[in-house]
Amino acid sequence: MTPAARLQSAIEVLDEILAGKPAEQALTGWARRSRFAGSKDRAALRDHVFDALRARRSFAARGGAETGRGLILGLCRAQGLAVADLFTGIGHAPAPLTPEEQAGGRDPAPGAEAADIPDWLWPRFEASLGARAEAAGQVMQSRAPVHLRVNTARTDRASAIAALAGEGIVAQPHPACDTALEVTEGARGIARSAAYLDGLVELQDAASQAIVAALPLAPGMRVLDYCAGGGGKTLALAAVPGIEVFAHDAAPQRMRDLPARAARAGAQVRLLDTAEAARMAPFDLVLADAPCSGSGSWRRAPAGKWELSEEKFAALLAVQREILHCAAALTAPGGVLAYATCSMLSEENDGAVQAFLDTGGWKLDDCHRWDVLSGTDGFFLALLTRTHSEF
Ligand SMILES: C[S@@+](CC[C@H](N)C(=O)[O-])C[C@H]1O[C@@H](n2cnc3c(N)ncnc32)[C@H](O)[C@@H]1O
Repeated sequence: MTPAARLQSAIEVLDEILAGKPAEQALTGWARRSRFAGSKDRAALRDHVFDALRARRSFAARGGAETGRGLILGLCRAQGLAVADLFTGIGHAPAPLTPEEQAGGRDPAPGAEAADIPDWLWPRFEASLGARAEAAGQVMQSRAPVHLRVNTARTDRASAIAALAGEGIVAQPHPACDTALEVTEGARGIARSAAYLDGLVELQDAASQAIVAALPLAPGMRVLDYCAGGGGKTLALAAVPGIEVFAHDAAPQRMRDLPARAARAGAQVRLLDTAEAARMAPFDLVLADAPCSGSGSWRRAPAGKWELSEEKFAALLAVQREILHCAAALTAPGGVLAYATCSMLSEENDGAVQAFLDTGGWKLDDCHRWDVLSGTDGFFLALLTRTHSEF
């Protein structure tokens, strides 16, 4: 496919997404209908579509319309591409610009539009990030870096880098924590690489790894990952020597791949349902990696940014409170309750922790935060302990 034909396909896929189809479904549907397309075409199309979804507001401003065509025109203008050479109507290229399209489009307005944040959320985003808000929004207009976690139960960082290099994947240490690598070349080959298939490395954001590295773990501890989901943090926990790791999720089907992933990593993890978690309590450390807006990972999942509403946000705050109370009840006297989110929004972080502390009986020992300006996803971690010993 020509570069222009890929843009036209992106226009069509974006129109489906704007009409309500999930992005992955729209991309898979296109691939099925387009047997002529090669892997490079599919990858380029995916990049165009996700680039446009990350910067949907600012590209719509530049392109003059919030349609597939408007977004792709905005993308071309934002990236300084020669629009007249691409929108030719020749072959499968997008149709030439109309006079209105040529005259339309403008630079995005400073603030929410330039930062690609919904208007209702902008005051919260600014209140949370202060002077860094617009820059943080703009960082999230670009693709997230690819990070790997070195499975230290299987190898060390230098050996993992060498194994990846042997398969054409260039990676270097990331400063967020000792297990983290940033892939600088060959990222598309990771899932097929022996290093990945043999469990030497896992795909995981560096700050997500840093959360586990910041937990006060010691040999002999029984640790519960209360909101385990797909098990990214569970597996990082399971690589820590000498601790016993349990995984729980209110939606157990989310943990369905965890046993296979644990086997690949050579890790021991015991899955618990809610009744079993209560029976097996108390745990020395309970990690509550709560559902949240995902504002720290909108580069990876940009649809979440546009789907979030004030009502959904309020509902998330309520779930976070409930989870803190449930997880607290499973934490041993003298144990640690670790509350985490992949959000940079204060209400879900400091706000949720403060509301919990206000109920009494707990104190905040430590707090860590990572934002997208430091080269990772945005994350928050609070470490809490009881101020009294009854359980
Ligand atoms: C942020 S995700 C977890 C991500 C996971 N820890 C990781 O690192 O891959 C939050 C998870 O919390 C789960 N969840 C939602 N409500 C819950 C509840 N009341 N109790 C426990 N888990 C809950 C969701 O099903 C979801 O899998």
